[in-house]
This record gives sequence, C-alpha cells and structure tokens, in this order.
Amino acid sequence: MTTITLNNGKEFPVVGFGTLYAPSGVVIQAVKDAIDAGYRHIDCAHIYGNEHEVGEAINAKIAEGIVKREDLFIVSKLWSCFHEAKEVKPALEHSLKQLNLDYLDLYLIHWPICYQKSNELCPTNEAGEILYGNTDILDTYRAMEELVDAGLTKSIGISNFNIKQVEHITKNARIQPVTNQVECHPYLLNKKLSDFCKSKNIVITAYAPLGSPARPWATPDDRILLKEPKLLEIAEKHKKTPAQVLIRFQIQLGHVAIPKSVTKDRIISNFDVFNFTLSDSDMNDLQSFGHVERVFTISRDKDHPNYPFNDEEA
Ligand SMILES: NC(=O)C1=CN([C@@H]2O[C@H](COP(=O)(O)OP(=O)(O)OC[C@H]3O[C@@H](n4cnc5c(N)ncnc54)[C@H](OP(=O)(O)O)[C@@H]3O)[C@@H](O)[C@H]2O)C=CC1
Ligand SMILES: O=C1CO[C@H](CO)[C@@H](O)[C@@H]1O
Repeated sequence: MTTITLNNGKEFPVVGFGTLYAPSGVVIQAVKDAIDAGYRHIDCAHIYGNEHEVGEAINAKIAEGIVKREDLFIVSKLWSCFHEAKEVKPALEHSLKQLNLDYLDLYLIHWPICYQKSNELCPTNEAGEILYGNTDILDTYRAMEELVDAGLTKSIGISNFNIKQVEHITKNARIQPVTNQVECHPYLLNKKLSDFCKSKNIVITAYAPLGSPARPWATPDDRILLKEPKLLEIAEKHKKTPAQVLIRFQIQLGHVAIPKSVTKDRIISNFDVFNFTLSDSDMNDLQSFGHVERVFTISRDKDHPNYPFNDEEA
C-alpha cells in the first residue's frame, strides 16, 4: 500500500519527501533524486525558503517525462503572517509562483497562531516580543476552503493543531481537513491525537519521523532516536536501516511519513519500505521507549492562548 485514501477520495502517498533545512544549491538535486527514487509526495512550506528550487526540480522531472503533474502530490503551508482572510489566497498564489505550478494538492495552515502581516517570518517589536495578529482561526480556515472552490488546491488541512483545535475546525468546516501534520516518532507518539484524528477520518502526517537528528538546536546530551538500541535490534532483525523501521512504523500506525534527506542513498533507502512488515511485538517495542521528547516545541509562542502543546498528552 503506497497511498492512503483521504476523506475526499484523493489518494495520498504514505511516504513523502520533507524539504525543511534542505539547503539552497543542494535541494534541487535532492528533489530530483527523490522523484527518481519513486517519491510522489513532496512536503514544502513558504517558511522553508526553498520552494523556488523545489519547483525547479519538480518541473525538470515533468519536462524530462519522468512524471506528469497529476502523478505528484505537492503540499505547501500557509505561514502565520498570512492568516487574515484576504491574505490567504495571495499567500497560496505566492507559493504556486515559487513552485511554478498551477495548483497544489494540499495546502495546510502551518501553525494555529496568527502573527501580524509582515515580510519577517516572525515579526517582533523593539522589545523582541512577537507581534500577534487577531484573526480567528475559523476565518482563516474559511478562506482556505475558498481555495478549493477556486481550484487552487485539491485539498486543505492543518498542522500542529491539538485535539481541541482539530475539533473546532471539524465542527465548523464546510470542507473537512484531510490531514493534521504533526510531529510523530517513538519519542512523541501523539496517540490520543492520532486516535482522535482517525475518528474524524483525518490522516496524521508524521513530521520529523526520524526524530529530526540534525535540528539546529540539538545538543550533545540529546538522546538520539536513530541510535536507540531496541530500534537497532529491530532493524538488524529485518535487515533494514533504523530509518526504514521508523518510516515503516508510521505507515503501520496508519500515518503518512515525510522524512527529509539530501543524501542520495538515504533518499533511496527511506523510500524502500514497502517490502517488509513489522510484527505486533516490534510495533509494541517501538511504542515503549519510555522517553518523551518533542523536538519542535515552537516555544516562542508558549504563552499565547492558542499554543497547541500545553494540554496535549504525548
Ligand atoms: N509542519 C511542521 O511544523 C513541520 C514540518 N516538517 C516537515 O517534516 C519533514 C521531516 O522532518 P525533519 O525535521 O526534516 O526531520 P527527519 O526526522 O525527517 O530527519 C531528517 C534528518 O535525518 C537525516 N536522515 C535522513 N535519512 C536518514 C537515514 N536513512 N539515516 C540517517 N539519517 C538520516 C537527514 O540528513 P541528510 O539530509 O543530511 O541526509 C536529516 O538531517 C521536514 O523536512 C518538513 O518537510 C518538519 C518540522 C515541522
Ligand atoms: O515547519 C516548521 C519548521 O521549523 C520551524 C521552527 O524552526 C517551525 O516554526 C515550523 O513549524
């Protein structure tokens, strides 16, 4: 099974290609390698600052005849400075222009907190305090729904929303979100959120499925998911890499995983996860590391009333 059917009937490839921290100059080749390796789902965002290069790679592969546009599932995300209803369509159009595409397959609200409109990704005042906006998230979501009506994106969704926030959207939506893209790996199982989303027919897209080992704020004392002894044991047993086990783990949870790599052999091997099955006991072991750690705390917003991770149980 390489795709999962979304609540609107579209097929969503269960392994996507992450592009955060994929540097300029390197990301073009990485996306080309990913498409050659079989990835059809590419995860992008305005704030990753590389959509123009991701688009260059996608269009090169379309021009080469390796893929058609309709074979691809391209995702981007609305950044928090553009939550005001009238900013939503221009923000999507900007991403489309950068990607040099006519439509997206999926557009997500990246983060459930609104900032003031700005050219800065994270606008602050002279005291360094974030300048929040006051657009209601439902107004933003309604503007997202209009993008589907306009044919600019096939589906819409959310990212980093907690249970209450997902429910607020599902109860009020005209067009249901197809996914909630959240951090998920054995150190952050997000089980309650996953179960809740499943009950609403919303697929979890697991970001940082490998534990984001190269995050810029990592410290030498951090526990490294890819080095967990039990994970290495399971990988050895299946003659697979630890990364392949972590990606397969997400698929067997019913999630979609979006690992990032700019290293050709890893790009290829991370997609080679459809020829083995983790046993129930492997799955249980991967959910029993006894260590809880969120990598993307986005703590700059921790005092905002809409900060999603305060009452979330991992
Ligand atoms: N919605 C949101 O708020 C967020 C979304 N995301 C999305 O999720 C994607 C994945 O998350 P990300 O933080 O990148 O973390 P990942 O868990 O995907 O880890 C990526 C890192 O792991 C390394 N790596 C990849 N494959 C292997 C392998 N087989 N063996 C060993 N190391 C490996 C990569 O190195 P190298 O590249 O050098 O090979 C890179 O440093 C992002 O790229 C982005 O698209 C991420 C964070 C937040
Ligand atoms: O996708 C993301 C990447 O990382 C950022 C933090 O550095 C987040 O703000 C964001 O959600």
